[in-house]
Amino acid sequence: MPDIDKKDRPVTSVTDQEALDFHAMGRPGKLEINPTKPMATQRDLSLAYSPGVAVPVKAIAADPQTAYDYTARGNMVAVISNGTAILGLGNLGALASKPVMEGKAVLFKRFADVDSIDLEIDTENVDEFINCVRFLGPSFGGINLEDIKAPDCFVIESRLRELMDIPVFHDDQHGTAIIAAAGLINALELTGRDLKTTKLVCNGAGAAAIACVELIKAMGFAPENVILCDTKGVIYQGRTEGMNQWKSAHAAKTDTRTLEEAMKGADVVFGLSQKGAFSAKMIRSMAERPIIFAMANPDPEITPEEVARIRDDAIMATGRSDYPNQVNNVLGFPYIFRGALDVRASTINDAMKIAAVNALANLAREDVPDDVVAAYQGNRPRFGSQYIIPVPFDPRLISAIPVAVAQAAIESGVARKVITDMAGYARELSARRDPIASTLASLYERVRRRPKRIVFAEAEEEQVLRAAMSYANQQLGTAILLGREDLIRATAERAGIDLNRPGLEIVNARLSTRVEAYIDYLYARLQRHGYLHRDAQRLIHNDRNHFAATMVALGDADGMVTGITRNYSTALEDVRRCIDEKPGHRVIGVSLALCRGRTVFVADTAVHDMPTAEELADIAEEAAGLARRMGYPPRVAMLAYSTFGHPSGERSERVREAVKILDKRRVDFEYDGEMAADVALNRKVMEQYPFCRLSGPANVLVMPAFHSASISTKMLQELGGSTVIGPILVGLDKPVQITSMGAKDSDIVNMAAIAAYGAGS
Ligand SMILES: NC(=O)C1=CN([C@@H]2O[C@H](COP(=O)(O)OP(=O)(O)OC[C@H]3O[C@@H](n4cnc5c(N)ncnc54)[C@H](OP(=O)(O)O)[C@@H]3O)[C@@H](O)[C@H]2O)C=CC1
Ligand SMILES: CC(=O)C(=O)O
Ligand SMILES: [Mg+2]
Repeated sequence: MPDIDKKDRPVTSVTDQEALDFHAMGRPGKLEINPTKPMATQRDLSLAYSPGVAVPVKAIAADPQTAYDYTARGNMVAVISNGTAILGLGNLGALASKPVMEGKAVLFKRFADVDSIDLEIDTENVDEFINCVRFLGPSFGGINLEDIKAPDCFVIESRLRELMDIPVFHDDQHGTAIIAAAGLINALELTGRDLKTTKLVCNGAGAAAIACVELIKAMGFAPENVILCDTKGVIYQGRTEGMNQWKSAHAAKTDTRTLEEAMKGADVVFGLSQKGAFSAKMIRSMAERPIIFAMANPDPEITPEEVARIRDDAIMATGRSDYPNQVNNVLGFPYIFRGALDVRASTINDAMKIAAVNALANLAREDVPDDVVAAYQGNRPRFGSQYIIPVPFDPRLISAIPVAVAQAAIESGVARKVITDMAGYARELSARRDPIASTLASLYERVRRRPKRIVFAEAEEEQVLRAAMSYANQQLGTAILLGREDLIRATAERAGIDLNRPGLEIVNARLSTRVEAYIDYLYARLQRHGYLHRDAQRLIHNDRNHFAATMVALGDADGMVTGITRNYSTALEDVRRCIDEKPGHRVIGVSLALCRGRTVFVADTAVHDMPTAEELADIAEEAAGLARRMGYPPRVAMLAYSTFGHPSGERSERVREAVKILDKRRVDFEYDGEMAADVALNRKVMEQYPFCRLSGPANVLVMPAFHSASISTKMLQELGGSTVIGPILVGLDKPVQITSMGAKDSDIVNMAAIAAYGAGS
């Protein structure tokens, strides 16, 4: 019997409180709207608003297609619901559906750079709902209907498809069907089955189930081999109870009446019904090498562990991200709309859906290239029973699926814009993705596989406690809370944090049995630097950073995170009294700036004030090393205010010298300089220097001095809308990370995970 190893078991990754805090943090909710044009001057106003705006108005009135050129319509999708079937939670109303709809909107942006807005319509009346949506066409390039109960969803979608000339797509129907069909094609291939003769039972006859059955029949499944069941059992020809026209269309000619009878000898079973609907007996009765997709959310019809106890020849998929083979519509809707929008499709037709199915199925059969391995937690999955479908963070999805969808739209005559250079289009699509989320996800996953003990040195602070709890909840390891126990408990109580859970450990420096060993260690290190024994005593007794760093130095913890109550350089000095740099390395700080789908590593943002040429070369090596470890092939630009000698100056001279040092060291990454930031980051500007050795825009920026590094990253954050992670400390002999003062709990968890990763995950 196969083992479901630890990684395959579900983890409870967040608590209810964390989920509420996440949604309430900063600006409530998950979305905001940003202008794409400057609104700074009188001229901007005259262009964007009156009188300039009248010109595109007239152009659109004369030719409606120009709305795609002059407005945001072409990249804008509305996520629309009335909240009558929110996930598996039932009819909780329009307002309660808003978090899910905002979530879908941000997934559109995150995965496919589609701008999206949620619209919750407060009616259960089908005609009212249709009337509300049908007039919104001018605002959007597409409509994604979500979480509307069956059978209303069928009526709503088909009427809106007739009434509107933009794609209207009910995600719970077709998104689910596309992903399930892709997984099924691969499972059939792996088990050597022909779809024309395969027997499939689908439990559930609602939105998702009906769409799945329709799609697989369109792909070639024989109608007589497909049996649909609902709460009343098999949907057979002649049944009258609990029927509707959509169920009737799939009523089977069969003598079976119960799910149990139907599943006997079945090759495939789809669960789109409810938790626990499949029994061990049913699974045991299926054909050899059965294909079981238990897709009910959040809990499947049967779990992979239960199936593994019953038989060892099944291919198993669920709708969840914490088991292998996740069949979930997030793999579809962002990319399907991306392709449809890019050719200004009037609809999403069957040809486009089948193209998406095949693109997704084919992707799982391809070798996973090096730059994609990060999305698979550093493993290179092989097409097989545990890998029939790519994961949502697979960066290849953004180019593979939209290209196939757009091509199918063109060929089936629903595209209003033709793309001729599909290879160029695929390259543009790849540039749209933001790789950092997959990088962080993979980093977290690696830590989860080898959990680490991380000291949270400022555990009396509320956001540190929240971060520690999240660290433990995400099964990243043990969070050691350093501080006075009574104060930690008081803070926890005030904040409503429950400390009585596994994965949290309180250490009170004053009561620790390790105090003497720590003092001896510190005294031995500092005695020739002007410190007396009692100074070491005082530092260990009274200072959390020294205590925590010594814990790490002596192996009582794997890593440490600090920084919210003390400024960066002071915290770093504290740590360096206890921990040396790694032999042959230099301690530097690297910040990750993430902006509009680009990730750049900026160094040194923490340690060297005015680096020498030699130090700049070291910084380049350390930063390139970090970029590579995080999955980015480094392209290092040695920055200055000048480019390749013009204008000249002392600082630029030093940067040029650093490049020569790197030449001598024969380092194994791309680098060049000195160059200005626009040359480094803008392909067109770089092309003016055809001799430049970088193969593309730089992703590692070595700053000429600390002040420029610090100023530029802070400006990126404040003015450029970038997310900045770090500075991440590299080059220390033990993993320590220092947050900025007042950092949020989510930043602290990231830094703790980065420390844990540095401890050898
Ligand atoms: N993995 C994924 O990406 C997705 C998964 N789903 C999951 O699919 C399920 C159904 O969703 P959806 O189609 O939108 O919901 P609907 O409400 O439209 O349909 C639910 C269907 O399931 C049937 N059903 C419920 N309980 C049972 C049972 N114990 N045995 C047999 N049939 C049952 C209902 O039967 P009756 O008609 O008799 O009431 C109905 O036909 C949910 O669990 C949902 O989480 C949905 C979308 C995406
Ligand atoms: C995944 C999804 O869309 C749902 O469960 O409704
Ligand atoms: Mg849904």
